Amino acid sequence: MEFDTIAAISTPSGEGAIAIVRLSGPEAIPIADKLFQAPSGKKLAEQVSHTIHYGHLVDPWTEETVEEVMLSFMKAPKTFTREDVIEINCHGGIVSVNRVLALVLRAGARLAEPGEFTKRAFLNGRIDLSQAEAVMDLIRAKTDRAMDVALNQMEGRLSKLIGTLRQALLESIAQMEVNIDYPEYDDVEEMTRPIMLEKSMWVRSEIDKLLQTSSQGKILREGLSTVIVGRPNVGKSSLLNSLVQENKAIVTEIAGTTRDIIEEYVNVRGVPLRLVDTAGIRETEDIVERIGVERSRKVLKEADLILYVLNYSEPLTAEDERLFEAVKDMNYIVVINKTDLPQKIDLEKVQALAGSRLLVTTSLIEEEGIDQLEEAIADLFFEGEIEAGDMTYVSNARHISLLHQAHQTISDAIEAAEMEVPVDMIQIDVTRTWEILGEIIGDTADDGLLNQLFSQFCLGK
Ligand SMILES: Nc1nc2c(c(=O)[nH]1)N(C=O)[C@@H](CNc1ccc(C(=O)N[C@@H](CCC(=O)O)C(=O)O)cc1)CN2
Ligand SMILES: Nc1nc2c(ncn2[C@@H]2O[C@H](COP(=O)(O)OP(=O)(O)OP(=O)(O)O)[C@@H](O)[C@H]2O)c(=O)[nH]1
Ligand SMILES: [Mg+2]
Repeated sequence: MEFDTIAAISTPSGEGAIAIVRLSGPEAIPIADKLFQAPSGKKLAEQVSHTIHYGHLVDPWTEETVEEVMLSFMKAPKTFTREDVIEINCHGGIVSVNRVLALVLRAGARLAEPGEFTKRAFLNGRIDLSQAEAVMDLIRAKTDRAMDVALNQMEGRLSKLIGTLRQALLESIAQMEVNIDYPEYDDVEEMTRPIMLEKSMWVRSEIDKLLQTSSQGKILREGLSTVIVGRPNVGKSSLLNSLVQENKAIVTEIAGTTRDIIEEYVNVRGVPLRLVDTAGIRETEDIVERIGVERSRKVLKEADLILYVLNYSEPLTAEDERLFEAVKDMNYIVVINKTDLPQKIDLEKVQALAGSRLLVTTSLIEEEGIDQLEEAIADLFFEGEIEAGDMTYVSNARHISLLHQAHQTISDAIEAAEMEVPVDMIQIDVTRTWEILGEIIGDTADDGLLNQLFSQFCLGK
């Protein structure tokens, strides 16, 4: 496929040592040759591919020197996009890099859309859709483990597995085709059902395995949704601040300080937490606070993990006990805060209410107990856990949803085969499964989907 030539700044905006303007497409080399002057006077077109060159960018219209650069010269097809690629390494100032971009645009390149370089790598067949999505996940990864999951997917392990499943489905579709073409041979029909059933069951069990990794995978990618709850004034906002090591949430001695949900992203010993501070839960006449309390109850239901904060220096209240009831089927850790004050809470009673759940005591004012809490969170998360690097995790919501759909259609096929439904009917479900799995790797993706997915990328990627 032949495209136009695109250009973009591929490094973050702001001051830095070096910034890169990247070009890709059939005119990348002629455009660079229009602007670039090496001390030797040699044109890039005469150079060996995959070499880097020192020189100056000169505005061909004014003959003024624009920048001193290093220029990487990479001829297709062994490049990121499989097209000719030029990377101009300029000085990392905002003005410098924008000047260079303006110059290459004037010389004939078009400004790339977000994700367009990666989109070309996909359209030119270097990577499939799930690998392209992994490129974005890699950039957005906030923990080592999240990065390992993305890298694994980028290397194409998920793609390879999906390919194998689709191959098995294709073989069973072919077998059914023979059956449909030669209905007069009964023995063909006899062979077809067991082959089709065996392959479909295998595909379904592999989809099951992948889906089992999805909740962990999704957490690694999006963070464990962790909600801090408790009565007003127990120290919920203080806990958020301690965990993020910054004063993000307002802390005061006034009960009912937090009125709205506050969200922060933290990395606790390799576990990504999407930490949510809530308004203290209590019956209240204050209308604003009441809305806050309602919201707290709502986010509570969607939490992967709850940090339930109690006050060490006050007796348990009916409100506290009600909250124990509200979280009883959820994953939670009890944090008993303010241990620097005299004890009023009945710890045995708390333990009885919490059952087998972990209790951690803290004094957030004196910065005590945070380590133990972090350890408890990490233990809970890594319990019975597997190394992210060695496994194929499904972490992307789009993939998870498609796998659920594929699971449904292949189950329909299996059920139909067991019920002696005519083979051509079963074939419809098997074919549909093959198509759905194809959407994961972008084999059967339409333009709208592609545009939507790639537009979520960073500019210059
Ligand atoms: N300067 C720079 N650094 C970068 C990138 C880049 O585009 N430019 N990358 C951008 O993300 C990443 C590296 N990713 C890349 C992936 C594939 C190919 C590539 O040329 N693949 C060819 C040839 C491989 C080979 O030589 O064997 C291919 O797969 O056909 C290049 C970069 C990270 N660092
Ligand atoms: N003595 C003592 N005071 C603490 C401790 N942790 C927090 N506090 C104080 O308790 C008060 C309430 O803390 P917050 O973090 O605002 O409590 P909250 O649970 O977010 O309160 P609401 O947002 O009103 O529900 C503040 O004055 C804190 O400084 C602690 O470990 N010991
Ligand atoms: Mg608060």
